[in-house]
Order: sequence, then C-alpha cells, then structure tokens
Amino acid sequence: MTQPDTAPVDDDVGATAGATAKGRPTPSEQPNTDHSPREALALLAQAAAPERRGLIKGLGWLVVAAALEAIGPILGKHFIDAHVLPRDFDLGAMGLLLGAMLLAGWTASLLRYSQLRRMASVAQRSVLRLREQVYAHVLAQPMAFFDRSITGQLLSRITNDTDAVNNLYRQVLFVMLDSTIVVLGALVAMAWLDWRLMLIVLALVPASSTIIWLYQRASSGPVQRARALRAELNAQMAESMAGMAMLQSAGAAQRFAARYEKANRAQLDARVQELRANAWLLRPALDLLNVLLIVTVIYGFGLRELSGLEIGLLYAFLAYIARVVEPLIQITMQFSQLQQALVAASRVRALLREPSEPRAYRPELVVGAGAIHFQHLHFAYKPDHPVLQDLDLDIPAGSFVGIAGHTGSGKSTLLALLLRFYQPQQGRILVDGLPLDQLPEATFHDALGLVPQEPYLIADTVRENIRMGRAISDEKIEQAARSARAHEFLSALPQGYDSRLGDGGLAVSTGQKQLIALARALAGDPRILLLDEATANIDSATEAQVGEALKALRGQVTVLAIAHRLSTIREADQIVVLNHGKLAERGTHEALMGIEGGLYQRLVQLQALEE
Ligand SMILES: Nc1ncnc2c1ncn2[C@@H]1O[C@H](COP(=O)(O)OP(=O)(O)OP(=O)(O)O)[C@@H](O)[C@H]1O
Repeated sequence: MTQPDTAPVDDDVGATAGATAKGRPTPSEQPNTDHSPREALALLAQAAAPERRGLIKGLGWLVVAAALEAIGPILGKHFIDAHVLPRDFDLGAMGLLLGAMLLAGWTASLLRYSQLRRMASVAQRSVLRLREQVYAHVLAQPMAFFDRSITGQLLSRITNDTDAVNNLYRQVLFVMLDSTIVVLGALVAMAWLDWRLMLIVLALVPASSTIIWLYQRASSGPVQRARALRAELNAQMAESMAGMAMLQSAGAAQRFAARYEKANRAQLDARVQELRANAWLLRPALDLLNVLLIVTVIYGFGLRELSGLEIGLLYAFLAYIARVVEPLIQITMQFSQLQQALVAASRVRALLREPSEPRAYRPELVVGAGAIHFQHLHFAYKPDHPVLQDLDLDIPAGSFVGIAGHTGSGKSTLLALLLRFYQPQQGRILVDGLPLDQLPEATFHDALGLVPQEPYLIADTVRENIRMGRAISDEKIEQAARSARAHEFLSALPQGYDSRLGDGGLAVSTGQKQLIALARALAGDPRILLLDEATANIDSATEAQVGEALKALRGQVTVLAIAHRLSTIREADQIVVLNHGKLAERGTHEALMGIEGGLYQRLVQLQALEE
C-alpha cells in the first residue's frame, strides 16, 4: 500500500512561532479563517469550475471502468458453474469467457489509467490557476495586510498550501471517488449475485474502518512530530541563511549545527516510529481483517446448503472481497492527510477572502507637472498612536524638497502615503490638484518613481533591472544610468549592461544597488521622484554626484528626498523638518540653520559630531 507524498502543509510552523513572539496576529488566527471541509470543497469546486465538463466525463468513465471490473468475477463464476464443475469442456465457450474476462479487466485498467491521468491534469491546471489567483490577490492587498502577515507564511500559503490543494484533488478525486466507485461496483455485483451475502460483507466495512482508524490514532503522534520537525528543520535552515553574517561573526556556527543535528535526529526517530507502527500494527491488522471477512463469508456459505453451483458464487465473493477491502483501506488511510489538506485549502480560501482595497479611480485624470499638496493629513498605523498629525504642506512642481527629522518622526510614512500604501485617516493628498487616491493605476505609476531604502535587484541583467518590464529603449536605459551616476561602474562590469545581477549573478555593493535603483526610477521619466535614504550607503564623492544629478532634475521633476545624511538635501529648495509627525520647521538649509536652537540646526550639529 502506498501513501501519497503529501506537500508540507505545515511548513510555516517555525514562522508561526516567530510571529507569535512578536505579538502580531498570524493569518490563521484571523477571525475569518474557517477550517470546515465545506470551505475547502468550495475552493476545489471554484478552482476546477472551468473544467467541470471534463471532470464529469472523467467520473462517468470511472463508473464504466468500475462496472467492467465488477463483471470479471461474475464471468469467473459462470466459468466455474457452467464448465469446470459440470466438466463441460467446451473450449470455444470457455475461451470466449476467459477472453471476455481479460478484455473487461484490461479495458477497465486502461480506462481508469486514462481517466486518472485526465483528472491529474485537471488538478494540475486548477492548482496552477489557484496559485496565480492567490498571488494576484496578495499583490492587490493594501500594505497594512503585509504589516500583519509574516512573509514566510504568505509564501507558504502561495506554494505549500496550494500544493496541499493539489493533494486534496488527488485524494478526493482519485482515492476517495475512485475507491468509492470501485467499492460500490463490487457491492452492486455482490447484491445481484446474493444480496444476503452482500449484507454480511457490508457489515464488515465498519470493522475495517475501525482498524485503520485505530492505526491512525497510534501513528498520528509520530507522523505529526515528523512533520513539525521537518518544518523546524526548514525554518532553522532559512534562519541561518538569512543571518549568516551575524551567525559567523558571533562564532555561533557550531551551536547552530548542533541544534540542527538534534532536530534532524528527532525527525529520524519520529519517522522510524511511524514506519514501526505501519509494519507492526497496520499490516497484521489488515491481514486479520481479510481473514475475518473470508471466514465470515465461508461461514455464511456453510449455513446454506452447499450445492455444486455455490462454488462459483464463493469464488465470485472472494474476488469481490478483495475489491472492497483494498479501496476501503485506501480511503481510510487518507483521512489524516485529508484533514491537513482541508486545513490548508481553507487557509487559502481565507486568504482569498481578504478584502482588496476598494478604489474609485477616475480614468480621465492625468498628472501634469507634479505639484503635491498634503492637506491636513492625519495618519496612524494603530488607533491611538498617531504618526502624522495635521500635516499641511505645499510642494511646487519641479522643486527639490528634503525631508529631515529624528528616527521615527514619520518621514517614511509620509512617502508611504504618497505611494498609496496606506490611506490617511483624515485629510488628503492632491497631485496637480487631483485627489491622489482617484488617479488610475497606470497614470499613478507613470507619475511616481521610488528609490527605496533597501533597493532590491531581480535575477536578471543590469539592463532588465533598470527596465523592469517597461517598454524602455536601451538608449533611454543608458541615459537614465548616466543621470543616476551609475553608468561608469555599470559599463566597467564584465559584460557591461548585460551582466547578470541578483541571485546567482554578480554581487554589487549596497551603494551600487542604490544607484541602479535611482537609474530604474529615472528611466520611467517620473514627474515625482521619491528617495528614501537613497544616499545612505554611497561614498561622499558619489553622493555629491547624485546631489548634482538631483539638482539637474530641478524644474522637470518634483523630488522628495528623505535623508539622514543631511548633505544630500543641503541644496534642496526647501527642507521640511518633522518632529513626532508634525511639521516643525521648513525652509532652505541656510534659513533653517539660522534658527537658533532649532531642530534642523541641532540635527546638523549632531551629524557633524558623529562625522
Ligand atoms: N508598518 C508599520 N506598522 C506600524 N507602525 C509603523 C509602521 N511603520 C512605521 N511605524 C511606526 O510609525 C512611526 C514613524 O515611522 P517612520 O518609518 O515613518 O519614521 P521615519 O521618520 O521614517 O524613521 P527612520 O528615520 O528611522 O526611517 C514609528 O513610530 C514607527 O514605529
């Protein structure tokens, strides 16, 4: 008997532990998670809906296959009753019967094989569609959703849980449905031959289920432990990879290796226990069941008058018992895995239920020169913890604005609102007098460019890293790289703009990543350019060059730059200083330096001390 290899539906155990420690709600704790089988089946039906006809056809053919399979023992009975017992060796008729038996068996096997293949591809395609749907749904979530979700868990939802849905298809369609059809076929054939004997066999169905249920109970501990430990091993591995620099510098490598070894051994032990339960408990119990069934049926025959004709019937019944027991075992064996697959499927469904942010876009809106007006903004991530308070700010189109302030003063939050990651609770943002939240997606993305604090590279060439899937010519890419002061180092790479970056490619420094990110933003010709600590990791000479580049954009692009390194924004048309989410000071560098004891002046002095 084979157990299907189930996808690791609980591989986020480690991540869950981490999440709880941080006190954030995990998606599975969220109120709209309903682990009922109905939810999971609804998901299956939804994902397979486009292929309903194929599925129904497949099921129809499986019924035909089961009927053909059920014919075999009846023909065998006839063979014994009509030819073997009366010693009537009519070779032609016997050959015909044997041929029909073989043909029915082979056709049934072929039919089942082809239909199960068909269903396997329906399952694959449905899961593919489901995964795309989940991914697109996750992408459409507001940023607040990602704040309360754990990355590892989301990944697990998209990959492992959808894989588990694939398993669910396999289990529901192939094992449950197929086995049920085969059992029903055998029972119908038995009833047709002798309904009382069929009832005896039927009475033993609950007994077989009980045996397997007992086995499941005995083995579920080790099975669960093995799964949890496998998840733990994965989590440990991921954790070590992510924090390798820390781990090595702290000389913790050996301790981590020992911890891994311990979990690995525990997993092996759990697996051995699971296999032991299988070998010592399950097989003997099933053999006992088989013997019990056969003895009962023979006893049933014994109670009747045993005429010669009954031998054929006995043969048919024994053949049917095998056809009932094996599928029953298959069905019962799936229960625990089915349980887990159901949980995974309902988690996917809960994720799909997360409401996407409703937007009322006005397609006719077009961004002009890029003037920004923050109108009395109030914003809090959590109620009672205001991050921005009554922020009112006018930024003329084409100007260069620096944003300064102490850590946690709300600088990045201001950019996040401008990027529509969150909606302000009060007030609004206007771009060229148009409400930001009504700008259609394409217009909005064309208008804004971002150089984030931690730029990320995709595993592709330099050129594609700058292009990012947009219709931008090679010349334009190079021009953007020149403006970002990245051309020099990019063209010095082994294959210039065709060098591969990201995972498996060339490693570039954080500062160089920032220059590539700046080139990426400039290549899109944004009307508004947002820089979040974009110069934090580049050397002073390059910083000066970037400063020049930003100055060159004056009059064409509205630049909002957050900088701890105040020299980057020294040349700004105005510097906005935030203090606990409020506008504390604004003006040119010189004007702000002139405020005796002012916040900006203190920040500059502190930085001079640090340097
Ligand atoms: N996603 C979030 N969820 C909840 N609170 C957040 C989130 N992001 C920021 N905060 C909180 O909002 C406040 C402002 O954070 P923000 O990142 O805007 O400050 P900042 O001025 O950019 O700081 P820094 O200079 O350190 O980057 C902080 O108290 C921070 O803890």
